[in-house]
Amino acid sequence: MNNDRLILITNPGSSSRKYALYRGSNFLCALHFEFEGDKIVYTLKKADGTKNKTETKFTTLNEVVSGLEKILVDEQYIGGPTKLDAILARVAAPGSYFAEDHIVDEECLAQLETAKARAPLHAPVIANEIEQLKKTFKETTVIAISDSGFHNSRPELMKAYAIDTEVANKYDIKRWGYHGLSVGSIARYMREQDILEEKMIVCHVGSGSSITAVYNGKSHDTTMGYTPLEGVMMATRTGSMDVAAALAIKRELGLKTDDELEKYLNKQGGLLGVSGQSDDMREIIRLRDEGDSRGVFAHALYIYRLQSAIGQMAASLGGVDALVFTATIGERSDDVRRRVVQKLGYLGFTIDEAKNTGDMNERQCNIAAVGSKPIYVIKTDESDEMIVRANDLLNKI
Ligand SMILES: Nc1ncnc2c1ncn2[C@@H]1O[C@H](COP(=O)(O)OP(=O)(O)O)[C@@H](O)[C@H]1O
Ligand SMILES: CC(=O)OP(=O)(O)O
Ligand SMILES: [Mg+2]
Repeated sequence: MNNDRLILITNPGSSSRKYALYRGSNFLCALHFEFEGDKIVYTLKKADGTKNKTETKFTTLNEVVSGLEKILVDEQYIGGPTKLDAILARVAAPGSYFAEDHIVDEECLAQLETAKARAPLHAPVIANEIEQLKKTFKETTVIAISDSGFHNSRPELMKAYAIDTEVANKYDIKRWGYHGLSVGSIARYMREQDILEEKMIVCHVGSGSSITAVYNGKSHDTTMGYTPLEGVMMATRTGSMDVAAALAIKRELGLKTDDELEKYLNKQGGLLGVSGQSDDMREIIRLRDEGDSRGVFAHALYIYRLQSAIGQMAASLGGVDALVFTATIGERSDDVRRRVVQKLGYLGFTIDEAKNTGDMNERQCNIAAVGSKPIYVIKTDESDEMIVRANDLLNKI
């Protein structure tokens, strides 16, 4: 890796905007924009590990990208209009094209345009990020890094729907899987730390959530499918449901188009739909503690879906040696970890409550009780994984 290159990373999520700046493979800083109540705040993480939180005047996450350059100048990471050497963008979109990484060119932009209708929560956001960043940092090469690529190692069985094989192949209707950069970063870190187990279940629990079975450091199976809608219950996504039930929603609510239905399932379901009040796990826990009946039910359903998916992945692997929690809820919420693991005694997992604290200073900790198989809480590092993955393409520009 050429260590002189200044590289900006954009990793838009369904409830956040995450950016990072690297000099070659050296981390300079990360910016994590998220809602706190109705305010958007950002946490700046510096290379020495220190963190600062700042309140912003942004009212929507889509505005953040246009204010990014000024924040990087104010925080003294760049000195004004800057020539970056590359921008890396995390792309979560279905299709074999997006199961690989690409230098963004006309074809890639056209593919993204098509993907907008297929993955309404992610593709339009990343398309907007790329468009805005190309305007701000003119003539910078953008590289689209696939969020599915890590899952290419899965056996064909785990990629397939039970549909006509010719249709599946002709139209690319497969279970692509997502959160590959996150789970890939966890597997690489565990290998480096010499704590990688043969059969692991990695629970990426954030605004979007998925459970991945990892066999010898490679993806073996995962709960997300053609789009990031399949699988467990999420902040605003329903997760898996019967297509006939989805079509009943379309009929009963008088939704006019398939697009409206897809948006409904992606944005009006999950914690938000079931509680009727909030998509934020912090708020759901508060509602549950107050005894709000829909809050109680939303929390219980969320936990049940995670427990079921962990059982499904254990079956897929034929056993499990270690459990990992990652992503914002997995890393920050001792409550969610406690409730999920409460039912996993049958797989050999018990939490040591004294170790299951909310705030982690280290990247990794093992919260398992004596006699339990390891239960790790590990901070995900999608940016670092993007830098590693982009190396070959970076050498071509
Ligand atoms: N301390 C906390 N406890 C529980 N949930 C939290 C906490 N802090 C943030 N969250 C939740 O984390 C979610 C964001 O997760 P994240 O993985 O960053 O999502 P994304 O990348 O999809 O934007 C939000 O839905 C928010 O409700
Ligand atoms: C793919 C996906 O669901 O991403 P996120 O969790 O960041 O929304
Ligand atoms: Mg995310």
